Amino acid sequence: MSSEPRNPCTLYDKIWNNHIVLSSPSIANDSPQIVYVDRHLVHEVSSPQAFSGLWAAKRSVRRPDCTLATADHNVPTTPRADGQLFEAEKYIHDKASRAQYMALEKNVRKSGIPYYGLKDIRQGIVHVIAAEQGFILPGTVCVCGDSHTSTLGAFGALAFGIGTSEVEHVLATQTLRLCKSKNMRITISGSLTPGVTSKDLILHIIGVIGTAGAVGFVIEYGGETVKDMNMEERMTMCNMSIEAGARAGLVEPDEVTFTYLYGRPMAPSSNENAEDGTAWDQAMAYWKTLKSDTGAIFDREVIICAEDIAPSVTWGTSPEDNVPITGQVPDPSLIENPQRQQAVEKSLSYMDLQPGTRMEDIVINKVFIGSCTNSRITDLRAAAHVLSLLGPTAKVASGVQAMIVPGSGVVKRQAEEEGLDVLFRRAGFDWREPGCSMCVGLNSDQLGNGERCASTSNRNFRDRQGTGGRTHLVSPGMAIAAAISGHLMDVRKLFHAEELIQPKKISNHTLPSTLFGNPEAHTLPLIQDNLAQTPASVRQSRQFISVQGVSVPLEMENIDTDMLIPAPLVKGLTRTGLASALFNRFRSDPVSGQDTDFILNKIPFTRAKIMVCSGANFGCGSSREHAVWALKDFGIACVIAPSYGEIFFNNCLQNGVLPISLSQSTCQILVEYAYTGGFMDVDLVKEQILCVDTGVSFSFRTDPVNRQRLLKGTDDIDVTLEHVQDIVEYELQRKTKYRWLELGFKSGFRKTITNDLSW
Ligand SMILES: CC(C)[C@H](C(=O)O)[C@@H](O)C(=O)O
Ligand code: SF4
Repeated sequence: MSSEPRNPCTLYDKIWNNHIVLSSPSIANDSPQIVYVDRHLVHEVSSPQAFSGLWAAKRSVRRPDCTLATADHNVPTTPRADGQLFEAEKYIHDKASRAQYMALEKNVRKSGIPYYGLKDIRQGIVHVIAAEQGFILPGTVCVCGDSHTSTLGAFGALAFGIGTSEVEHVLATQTLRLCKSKNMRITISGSLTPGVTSKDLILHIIGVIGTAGAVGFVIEYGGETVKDMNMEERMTMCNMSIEAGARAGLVEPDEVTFTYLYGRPMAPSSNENAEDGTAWDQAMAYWKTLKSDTGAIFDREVIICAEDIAPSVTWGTSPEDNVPITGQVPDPSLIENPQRQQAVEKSLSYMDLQPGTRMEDIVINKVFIGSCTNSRITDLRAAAHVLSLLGPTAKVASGVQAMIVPGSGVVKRQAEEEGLDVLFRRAGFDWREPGCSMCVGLNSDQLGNGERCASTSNRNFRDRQGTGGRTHLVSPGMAIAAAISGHLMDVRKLFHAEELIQPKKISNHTLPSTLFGNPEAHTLPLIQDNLAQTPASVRQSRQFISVQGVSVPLEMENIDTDMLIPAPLVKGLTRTGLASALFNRFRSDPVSGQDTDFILNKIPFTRAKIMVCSGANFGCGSSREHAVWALKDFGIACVIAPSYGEIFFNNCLQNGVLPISLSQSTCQILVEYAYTGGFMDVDLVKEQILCVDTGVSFSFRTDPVNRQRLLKGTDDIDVTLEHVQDIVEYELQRKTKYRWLELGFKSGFRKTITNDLSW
C-alpha cells in the first residue's frame, strides 16, 4: 500500500507491494520486509505453543477481528448426532487430541478470536471453511500455521503456510517478516478431457517440475484450462502448490471468483449503502485491477497442455512419483541418476511394488475421499456422479473399507440435502463428520501397517496415513472406481466419455444462505482467567554462534517433515520433550516397538549435533515446527543439505537451528566424512565448516539479515514491535483505502457473543 508498484507487475508483485508496512522499506530485494497480514486462520495443532509464547510474554492478539479459528486435525469423524457427544470431554477420547482441542477453546476465549468448534455447523477443515464463509478475499495476504493454506490462492490472494513461531508473530503484530519470492507462471492450455480433473492436472504438474520444482517461487496458474475451472477446481490445484515446493500458488480473480464470493457471510456486503457505494462495489473496483500486467516478467515459465493429461495416480512416497493410470510402476534400474535411483528403490520397497506392474493391477484395501484437496461439495458431487453412473447395485468391493469425510459441516449438510449421502451409504461407504481425518491420521482414522489406500488427499509420504500405510493419490472419481473394483482403475473405462462430463458445474454460491448457519458468526465468551502461565523457558533460545561435534549423515532426498516427526507425535502443547519423536518411525520398529539399526540409533550418532544430508529438499511438506523442535531436542543445532522446504527453513531460523545450503557434491563429501564419526566445527561468525579430523574446511554463505538474527538470537516479535507506529499507520491507511476489508467483520462477525449454535 505504501509503495506504488512499478509497471509491468505480476499479480504477486502487486499484492506484495500493497502489503509492505514500512514507509521506507529495505531496498535490497532479498531482505526481509514487514508484510501486513489481512487474514489469519488458526487451528488446534499449530497454535498452542504460539499462544503460550504470547501469554508468557504478556502480549495480546492484535487483530482478533481478522482471525478465524477452527478445530479440524484432531477431531473424531464418528457421528455427532447424540447431543451430549458435542461435549469435547466425551466425544474426543484421545487425551492428547482433547488437550489440544481444549487449549484452542481456552485460547480463543482469552483472545476473543471468532471460532467454529464442534457444536457449529461451520466447523471444518480450515482451508475449506475460509473459502466457504468468504473469509478469504482477492488481493489479501492470508496465512495459517498450515502448509496447505496455498489452497486459498485460488481467490487471487497471497495465501501461504507458516510455522508456529510465525503464528505467534502474526498474533502479536498482524505482520510477518518475509523475503520476496520469485515469480513462476504455469500456463495450461486447452481443455481437460472427460474423466480428467484438476487433481490429475496438479499431480501431472508436480510430476513435470518435481517436488522441489517451485522452491523459492510463487506460482501464478493461468491459461484457458484455469479460466474454465470453477473455484473448487482452482482450490484443488492451488492446494498442492506446496507439494511442488512453492511458497504459494495463485489464480487471477475473475467473474468465477466474484460470483463465488457474492453473498458469502464474511464477504463484503452489497447491502450497506454508503455515499461512495457499497462495500461490495468498492471491493470489486479493486479486485478488477488484480491481474498480471502485459509484459510482466516471470522468472520461470512452464507450459502444460491439458489434452496430454490422463487421470494421474502415485506409485511412490512423494507426490512427484506419479504416472497416468494407464502406466506402470517404474523400473529403478533404468534411472541414470544414482540418487534418484536409490530413492525410487526405497519408495518401491516401502510401497511393496514391483517394477513394471500395471497401475491398474494394484489391489487396495481402503479408500479415503476427503481432505482439503478434495472434500468440497463439487468433489462429493463428482464422486456421486461416477457412483450413480454405475447404477444402484454398485457396491464397495468386498474386503475394501471406504470412507467419505466432507470438508465442513456446511458441505456435509449440503451433500445430505442433495441425497449424496444416501447414494454413498447404499454403496457401502462410511459417511463421516467433517475434519482432516485419514489425510493425516491424527484421529483414529488411519491405515494399518501394510494397508494400501486410494486417497483423494495430497501427501503420499511414508507413514502419512498411519504407520506402515501405503497411499496412492487419486481424484474423487478415481477413488470411487477403486472402491468399487477393489483395485486402482481408470475411471474412463467404466463409461462413455460423454457420460463422464458432469451435467453442470455448480459452486456453492447457489445454496440458500441458511446453509451457512447463522450469518452472524460468533465468538466464545471472553474469559479473563489466568491460563496456566507458561514459564518464559518455553521460548527456546534463538541463538546460534557455532557448534562442534559429531555429524550424522543421511543419503535421502525429499526428507519431509512427516519423516522428521510423524503426525501422531505433534499433539503436544509444548515445544519440548520431542527428542525421541525425531525420525521416530525409522528409529523404532512399527510392529515390535524395538529400536532399529537406523543411523540415529547408532553410536556415535546418538550424540550428533549436526545433520548432513546429500539429498535435496530437506524438510519439505508440512509446516509443523515440531520437526525443528525435535531436531533441537535431540541435540542437532545445524543442518547441512543442498536445499530446503521453505517453511522448514524459516522454522529453523526461529529456533536457533542453522540451516546451511551447499552444493550436492559438497554435501556428499561431508556425508562421507560424517560416516567416519569425525568431529565437525560449524562456525557462523567465520561462515566456515571445519572437518576437524582431516583439517579440510568449507565456506558457506548465509543471508546477512538471517546471520545477524541467529548470532544475536533476536526475537523477531520484539524487532517488529519497534515499528508498531508504522503498523498503526498502515492499518489506518488500510481502513480508508480498503474499507471493505473491515466491513464484513463489523457487520457480521463481532455482534453476537454466544456459543449455542447447534446443528
Ligand atoms: C499439522 C499441520 C501443521 C500440517 C501442515 O502444515 O501441513 C498438516 O496440515 C499436514 O497436512 O501435515
Ligand atoms: S493436508 Fe490434510 S491434514 Fe493438512 S490441512 Fe489438509 S486435510 Fe488437514
